[in-house]
Amino acid sequence: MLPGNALLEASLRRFVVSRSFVTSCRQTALNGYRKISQILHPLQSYSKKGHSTNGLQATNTGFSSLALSDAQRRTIYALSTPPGKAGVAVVRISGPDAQDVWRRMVRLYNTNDRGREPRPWKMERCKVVHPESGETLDDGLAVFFKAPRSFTTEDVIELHVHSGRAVISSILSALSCFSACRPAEPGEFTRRAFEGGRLDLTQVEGLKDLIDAETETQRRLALDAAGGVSRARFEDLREGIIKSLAMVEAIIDFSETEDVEEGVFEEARARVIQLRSTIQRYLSDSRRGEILRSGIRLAIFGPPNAGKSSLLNFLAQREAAIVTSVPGTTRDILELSLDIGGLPVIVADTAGLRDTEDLVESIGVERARKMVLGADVALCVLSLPEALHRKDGGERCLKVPPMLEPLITPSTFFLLNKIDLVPSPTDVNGIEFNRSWTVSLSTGFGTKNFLDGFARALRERYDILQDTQSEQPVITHARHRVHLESALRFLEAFLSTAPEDVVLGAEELRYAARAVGRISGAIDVEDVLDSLFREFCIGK
Ligand SMILES: Nc1nc2c(ncn2[C@@H]2O[C@H](COP(=O)(O)OP(=O)(O)OP(=O)(O)O)[C@@H](O)[C@H]2O)c(=O)[nH]1
Ligand SMILES: [K+]
Ligand SMILES: [Mg+2]
Repeated sequence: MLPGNALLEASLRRFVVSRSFVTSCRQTALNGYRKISQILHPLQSYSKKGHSTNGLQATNTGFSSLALSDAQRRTIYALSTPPGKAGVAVVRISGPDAQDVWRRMVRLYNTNDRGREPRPWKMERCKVVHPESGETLDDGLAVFFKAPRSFTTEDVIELHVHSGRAVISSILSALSCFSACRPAEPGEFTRRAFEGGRLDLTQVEGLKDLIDAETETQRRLALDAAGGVSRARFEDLREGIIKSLAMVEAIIDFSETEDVEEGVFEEARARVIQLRSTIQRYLSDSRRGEILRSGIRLAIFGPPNAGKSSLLNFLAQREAAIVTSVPGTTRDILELSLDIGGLPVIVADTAGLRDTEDLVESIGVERARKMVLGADVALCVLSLPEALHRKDGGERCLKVPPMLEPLITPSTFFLLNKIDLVPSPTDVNGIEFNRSWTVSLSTGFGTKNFLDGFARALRERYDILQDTQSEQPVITHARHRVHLESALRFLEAFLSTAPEDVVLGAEELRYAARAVGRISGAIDVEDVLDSLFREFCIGK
């Protein structure tokens, strides 16, 4: 906010505080309010000037919100596949001069076809030639995507050539001969797709997550986001808020001169109450979307020598951690990103928990404790037969060392290791419960059962994509949560304003719509409002 904003806001509040004053000077107040709110929201007036065609506008999301001038909007080109030796490389060219590149660099195989315009969305066999010398650079395929039905919404050409260092560099240097073309900046094709309204920010994020996806669940979550599932959810929300805003604006603008239907304010309130509960539902997702995207953080903990590092190695299927018979072998935290049953899990092996005089080990113990407290999932490894305890009645139960007790919660999982050391397997009968498994990591006994059961338990907790009961998480990035929380605050503020303070109430809704809009990059409330307003039924 500008330094003077607090002052302006205070004077705005004083301006509208008296109902009678507002009534007598409604029009003046409204004009004043409109002027003030324009000063308060430089973004709003800015975004009206933005060049984008569908109201989408970049904000604080990594994209610069400055629109490119036409002079800057040149044709761009880049290698779109990883550099290096491979069968195929794709060079992408996007912008107003893409067709000129085709004319001068693509020579179709069929001589009858020479000189004709490219057929859009059709792969064509061709030679790629130098635009000046006419020398053949490679033999390949070319495809022309006609604007706006292309990734960037501009004319796009893809040259599919052989992926070799010399081939690629000869093509890129040939492209540099076009004065209208320049190399693309990182992410610029996607940026143009966003600016052209082809993708919103959640789709851009989804696309990036899809490229980064390492597990099945991540792939599906990202594919949905890239395909516009999140976009639609957030857009619905934003439109709902803007509809309520339109109602409140109608009260401000027309109640003096025309009949505004009875109960319009009440209806707006009712809608906002619904929207509030939708946002609350989205927010109470136990952060599943974010956790799935970044990986479930699993902490393996337990007393020394229980077999924690042996477990990490078993999960990783390699000797990642040092395993010895010396208690206190692991000191620092060792983390690995693994795929457990299709879920992304960041597994942390930690130091065995015990009181120790050793300075280094005690630091490790402290780190272990913090890791367990901060993890999404905690798995406690105990070794048999020590972990067994006979109750007075002779019944067997689990014994957890006192030092571990503060870290155990109702959702802690248990792995009872070293069953091979239990003389009679019947000794462990009855000590397993639904969050514990009995194994021997040395002999492999029970490990498959454990892995299946543990993966199932994780899926039950996190993989809502398989679970038709619960809703798929809408929030996959921390910034979604931040903007939704802020929208929720503005909706609350609207609900607590009195019906007389419609001007302030409208302002809260405007803020709320803008907060949700920041998620997708669509912050221009006014455009949508104008079109809604035209349809809005005023009077009887
Ligand atoms: N008999 C038997 N020994 C095991 C089993 N699993 C692990 N061990 C042994 O137990 C010892 C300790 O294993 P680690 O994996 O280093 O245990 P840890 O919990 O990581 O120990 P710290 O890092 O020292 O806390 C090693 O000698 C392992 O070979 C098992 O199922 N049965
Ligand atoms: K050990
Ligand atoms: Mg260890």
